[in-house]
Amino acid sequence: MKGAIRYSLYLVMGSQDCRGRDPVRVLDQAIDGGITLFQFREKNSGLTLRETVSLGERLRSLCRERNIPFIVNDRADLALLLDADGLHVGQDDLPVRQARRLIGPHRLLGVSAETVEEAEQALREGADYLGVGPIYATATKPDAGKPIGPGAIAEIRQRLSSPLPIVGIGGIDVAGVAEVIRAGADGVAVVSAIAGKPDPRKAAVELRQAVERAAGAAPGPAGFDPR
Ligand SMILES: Cc1ncc(COP(=O)(O)OP(=O)(O)O)c(N)n1
Ligand SMILES: Cc1nc(C(=O)O)sc1CCOP(=O)(O)O
Ligand SMILES: [Mg+2]
Repeated sequence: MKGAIRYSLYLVMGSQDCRGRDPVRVLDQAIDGGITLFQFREKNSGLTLRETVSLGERLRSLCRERNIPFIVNDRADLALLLDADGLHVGQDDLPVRQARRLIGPHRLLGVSAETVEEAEQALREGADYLGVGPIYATATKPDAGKPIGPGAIAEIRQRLSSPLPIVGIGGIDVAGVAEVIRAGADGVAVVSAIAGKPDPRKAAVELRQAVERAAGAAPGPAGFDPR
């Protein structure tokens, strides 16, 4: 599984991000639009843990049907229960080594990093990819720090002692994609730029095109096949 991961367009989402719509429907549309990876991030939504498990099961089974890797945010117990493809932890979550011990060697482990030092430690302790942010200002995560800009990606990319996939996150929309990819990211992770839009499929198509174009691989909108 790990080798097959495509980081181009990573949707991070929970029910709190979907403007009252069914998250399963929003995810289905986003998959139609070309997302390549999904993270279930249920935060301050008011769902009970039981409801979270139940929503997670529905999202997980859609990802399985559509062949999209399914990552769980923060909780190793939920990741294991849902037989997720991976777990994402931040600097205040389960320590990376312990998270790795819990999920085993085969599931993907994503780690948030803002600095080269955090990235280097994540690498040492078993991370498979880095989420670097907040790149731009974001209203989605009130406890995110000040924007660190695409330059932080370039610095981590250049100084990390061995290469790891990097996704930029935080305030990224179509207009911000090119800078993030050109700074050296393998992809962009977004919440509101897809889940908050009236047409999540169209939003995903436009983001995916922007990523491919910036990476120099776009066949152009007319011939673009998001899957
Ligand atoms: C891909 C990706 N990158 C970063 C984060 C942020 O994780 P964290 O700092 O633990 O914050 P929360 O998401 O838990 O609020 C992420 N979730 N995904
Ligand atoms: C979940 C998350 N993590 C961040 C980080 O900086 O680590 S910023 C963020 C929220 C991203 O939402 P949006 O795409 O709507 O700005
Ligand atoms: Mg976290």
